[in-house]
Amino acid sequence: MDWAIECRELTKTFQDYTAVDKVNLQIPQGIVYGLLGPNGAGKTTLIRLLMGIFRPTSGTGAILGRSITDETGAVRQSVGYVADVQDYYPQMTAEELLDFCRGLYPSWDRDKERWLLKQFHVPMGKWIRAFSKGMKTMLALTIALSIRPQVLILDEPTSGLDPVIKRMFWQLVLEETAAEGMTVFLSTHHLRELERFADKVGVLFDGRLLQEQSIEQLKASSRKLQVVFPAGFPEPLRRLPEVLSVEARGRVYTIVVATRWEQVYQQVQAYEPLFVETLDMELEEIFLYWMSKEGYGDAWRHVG
Ligand SMILES: Nc1ncnc2c1ncn2[C@@H]1O[C@H](COP(=O)(O)OP(=O)(O)OP(=O)(O)O)[C@@H](O)[C@H]1O
Repeated sequence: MDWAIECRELTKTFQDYTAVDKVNLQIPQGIVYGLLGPNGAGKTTLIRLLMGIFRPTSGTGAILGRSITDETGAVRQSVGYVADVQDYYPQMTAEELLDFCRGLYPSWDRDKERWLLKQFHVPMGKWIRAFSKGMKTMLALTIALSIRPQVLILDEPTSGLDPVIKRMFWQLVLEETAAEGMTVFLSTHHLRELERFADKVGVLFDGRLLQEQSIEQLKASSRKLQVVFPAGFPEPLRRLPEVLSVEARGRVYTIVVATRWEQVYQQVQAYEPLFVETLDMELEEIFLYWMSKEGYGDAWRHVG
């Protein structure tokens, strides 16, 4: 079976700036994969490479076994795409745009289109330039799903959607994933959403894929340990590769462990602590710690 999305050493350089740096990805079919990363990390650039909008400087990529550089037409026929900015023909109405799209895609499903339009209340006769951001996203999603895609690529799809539509959006996407075996690849800053809906996450930082883990794995392997040691903090613990950070509040040390927390726990026990407690971490917290480890802001200090 082909990977839904596969990249090997995929790289994009703008003049002397490398926005996507030797990214390797192998995403199986039928999962929801969330791409995280701070502003400017290269998420949109990676998505544009996959969609054949940008040409890679080096490396290769394929969607369902089709090359993103040599078979761009075939890729676009089978991939639903919702871009970060919907710059559709502003002088068209939704009706005119959909009419145009029906002719472009042989796999277009008219019943699905009608059903989606009804769900989203897309105003058919209105100029697209008069659409709100959320309306444009809904129209884009209608188009993306009406082609009955095997892979759906979404660039920050839910920013600008109200909570009701956001919930409807996810319900729809997850139903399609379950019923049609569709694969979803999305970039987002909404970590709570990913935590609920994604199977796997990848973290892009400075164009590089830093981390890749299933949500389940991530939650099972990361913990915060709150410890009181009989003497001061044992410095060797701070240097363990699993330890993301150590904070002190009085005699209580909080050790943030990104992976294999049990191993750190065992090492902590060796110092015969007076007290030790383990706390679960949310994806948002884990992400902020990862970023702080990379020297990106000190946002994690503000986590409540
Ligand atoms: N066409 C371009 N020409 C030059 N530089 C570009 C171009 N497109 C993107 N970049 C640069 O590549 C880097 C990655 O940008 P990109 O839009 O991919 O980030 P992102 O992770 O999607 O960010 P955000 O979360 O803010 O949307 C940025 O430094 C950006 O300025």
